[in-house]
Amino acid sequence: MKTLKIAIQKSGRLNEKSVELLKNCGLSFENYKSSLISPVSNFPLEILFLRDDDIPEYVQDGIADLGIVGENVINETEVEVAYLQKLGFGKCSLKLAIPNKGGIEALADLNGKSIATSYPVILRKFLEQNGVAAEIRTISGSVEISPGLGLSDAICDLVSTGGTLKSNGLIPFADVMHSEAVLIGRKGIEEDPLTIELIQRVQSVLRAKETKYVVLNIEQKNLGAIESLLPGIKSPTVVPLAEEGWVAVHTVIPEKDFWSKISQLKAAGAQGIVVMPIEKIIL
Ligand SMILES: Nc1ncnc2c1ncn2[C@@H]1O[C@H](COP(=O)(O)OP(=O)(O)OP(=O)(O)O)[C@@H](O)[C@H]1O
Ligand SMILES: O=P(O)(O)OC[C@H]1O[C@H](OP(=O)(O)OP(=O)(O)O)[C@H](O)[C@@H]1O
Ligand SMILES: [Mg+2]
Repeated sequence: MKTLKIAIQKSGRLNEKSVELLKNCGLSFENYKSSLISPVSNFPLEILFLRDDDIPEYVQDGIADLGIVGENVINETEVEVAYLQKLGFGKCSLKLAIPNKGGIEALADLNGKSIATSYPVILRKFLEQNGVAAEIRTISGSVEISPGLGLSDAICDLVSTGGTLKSNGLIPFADVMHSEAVLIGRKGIEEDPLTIELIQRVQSVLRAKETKYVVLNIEQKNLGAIESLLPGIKSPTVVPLAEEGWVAVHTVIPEKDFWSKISQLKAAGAQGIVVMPIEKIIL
């Protein structure tokens, strides 16, 4: 039987979440720090552990069939791959940032200035689109210290909490792109039955993460009022309780409006609300 290969980051910000996602998909594999390739024992798949920069090209060239990598790295490497699924982790933004007292107020003020970055391809395109002629200084890391060392007037680097910018006396100035981890595949792999199966598993895990399973008790006479608050997957499951005139309602609630929904349910007469995490939702 054919075996697929999926490339994930060996160590770094995406490693743990990528491993967790694959394990939650029911895939069983060893994750030793020393292993660069790990077979999955219960699915025809091998996991390659790589530097994230190499993943897009490995996938484009078919050395790996699938990969998990940040959109920032895909754009920087300018590869032709299929975007299969956004994964909801590794969220960050590529931003231009300037020293606190730099005298730079608008993008046009960057004309003739130097910008340090590890993302020269994305930055070049951004500057061209905005008609800015600045010098790009490509460095491979610790970009935030370059203005302080007199190496550049500004920087372009990834930001999530903004803590690294702040501790280096920099302020975010403009958004170049937003990024998150995505599942990519070599062109054409989206038709492959094993890939389709894997994407379905990934989607069922992601769906479950976005929702909570809720069980509550309600007086039968108030059921109509709360049913309109509960979209559920189809309609909520309603089970009679031993106490006359009362029912238990089982449903799912999206994580994003969880607390407001719970308040509305309580206001509509819900009692004994029990909330549980969901492992998978298969449609
Ligand atoms: N501060 C951040 N918050 C959230 N996600 C981030 C952050 N920084 C980077 N990322 C995302 O995680 C990816 C991996 O980041 P990491 O810093 O581990 O890369 P790296 O040092 O290039 O790793 P490698 O050794 O694999 O080359 C980035 O390409 C980006 O998509
Ligand atoms: O906004 P913050 O939450 O402070 O995150 C931003 C930092 O995170 C990334 O580096 P990382 O810590 O992954 O180290 P690296 O440069 O070695 O990749 C990025 O290059 C920034 O330096
Ligand atoms: Mg890297």
